[in-house]
Amino acid sequence: MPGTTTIDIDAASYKGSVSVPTGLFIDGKWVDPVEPDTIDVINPSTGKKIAAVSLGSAKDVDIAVKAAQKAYKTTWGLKCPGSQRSRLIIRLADLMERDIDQFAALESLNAGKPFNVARNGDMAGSIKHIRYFGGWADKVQGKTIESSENKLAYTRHEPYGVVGQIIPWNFPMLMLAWKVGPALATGNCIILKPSEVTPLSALKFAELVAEAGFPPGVVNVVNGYGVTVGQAISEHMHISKVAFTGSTLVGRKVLEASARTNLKVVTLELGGKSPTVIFDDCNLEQTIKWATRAMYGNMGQSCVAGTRIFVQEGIYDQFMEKFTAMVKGLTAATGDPFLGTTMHGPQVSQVQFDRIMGYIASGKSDGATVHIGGERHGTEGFFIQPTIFTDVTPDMKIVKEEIFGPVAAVLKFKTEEEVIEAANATEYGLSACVFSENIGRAIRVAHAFESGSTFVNSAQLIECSIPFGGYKASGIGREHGEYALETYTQVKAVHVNIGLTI
Ligand SMILES: NC(=O)C1=CN([C@@H]2O[C@H](COP(=O)(O)OP(=O)(O)OC[C@H]3O[C@@H](n4cnc5c(N)ncnc54)[C@H](O)[C@@H]3O)[C@@H](O)[C@H]2O)C=CC1
Ligand code: BAL
Repeated sequence: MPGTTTIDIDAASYKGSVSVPTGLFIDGKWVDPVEPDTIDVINPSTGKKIAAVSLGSAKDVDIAVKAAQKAYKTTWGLKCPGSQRSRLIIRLADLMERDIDQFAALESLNAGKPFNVARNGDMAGSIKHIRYFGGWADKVQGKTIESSENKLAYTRHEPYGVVGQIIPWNFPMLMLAWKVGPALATGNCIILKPSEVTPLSALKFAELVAEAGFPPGVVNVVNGYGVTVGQAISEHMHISKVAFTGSTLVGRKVLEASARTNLKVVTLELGGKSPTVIFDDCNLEQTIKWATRAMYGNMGQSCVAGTRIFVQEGIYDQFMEKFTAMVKGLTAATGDPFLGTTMHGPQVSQVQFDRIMGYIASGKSDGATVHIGGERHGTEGFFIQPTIFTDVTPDMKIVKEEIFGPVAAVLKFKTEEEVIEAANATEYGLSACVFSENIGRAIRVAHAFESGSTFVNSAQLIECSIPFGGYKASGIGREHGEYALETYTQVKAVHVNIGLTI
């Protein structure tokens, strides 16, 4: 029998214990993996172990799929009215709200997020998302279609059945909510794999799924590595859809696995190298704040991070002076995520720390100038100084590749035409921001960006009702809003003969 681990936290922002189940959540029960194995969960602020939790394998995925299939046919899917699904989903959101501080504490401890950001950003957003999709559950409907007097034709938007969801470590609960909300609203059963780096909040969430009263098998959480559990989900013959958020490299593997097996529908939310374009006529005070948030939010571990900052020549010096001052402020507020004054925490893992420091080294050796930062912060944990590179050229790795850390590249430009071309000169197309008080120009540039989301005089204002997803190598499909419902349903056309004879 798997147990629970109790984590005691005595910190400035949170004092208390949080208990987290450590097993796999399958068919409404906590179980041990078929092949017993565990992984140590690490606190990125210290590099020390927080807890050990179960690691599943393909065999556990198989058992979970069978439980999900049974639930789909008997208690969920088309057997459960939308109004009942809605009631359960909204109850789940209420329970998350009740436990918001515990969840925020887990996100701070395991993912290194400043506690206030975890609570008022990640968790508030996750709860809102689940509640929003609870509201959709009884409003998913098809259409009647005019054909002829002899025929009644209509569509039904039916769930896929069993769906897989593979989520990353940068926003453990938010990415879970983005996927679980629409899947449940549309009547699908779920096999969810959290990131093996940050599984704690997903395990806590599973506890609330049971408490809310969801039938067994509707939500299953199988923690494990990508190459075992993730791959088993991607290849499974009885999983009809997979939603994935993570690297473009692994996104391709998920798509390939679908092509090799049952042609399951795949939606992908992948990497980015987003431009922030700042014109001479911007509101500089506001622009600096948005650009800083877009770049360094979540320690740069965000797929929409505005990592390529294009500044028009007339305002460049002024921008650099004020931007540098903001980044110095962030550096001074780097440290323990549980301190109320902390704005910048550690990177999530040793692997990510090493990857980012490798990019910083490549920027230096390619001849870019470290304007500020560029080093480790402190002596323990995985902290990196907020960093600005100048004197960069488009061919440098730090300008071309997703770094997923607090490393900005600032580039100077002259004309609108030139900057549009440079902003779009990337394989990615997730997000883009433009700052100008000339609204005609701002909208023209926003339309010219090859990007799934564009922001005018703002950044990263992602909302549960507004579609989110990528152009080009940043992904396939859309999450959020009514668009997300489409990716969790398949359309059946029903033709009813009301008078045609042959
Ligand atoms: N779009 C986004 O929000 C994210 C992008 N990334 C990007 O990916 C880079 C690498 O980070 P990683 O943690 O290595 O990302 P990753 O793509 O390996 O991990 C994301 C998820 O995919 C799973 N996974 C790994 N290999 C898999 C496979 N073969 N089949 C199925 N699932 C698999 C992981 O276990 C995790 O749950 C980051 O530096 C960043 O550039 C990472 C996390 C989130
Ligand atoms: N992956 C979606 C949210 C983000 O990384 O910013």
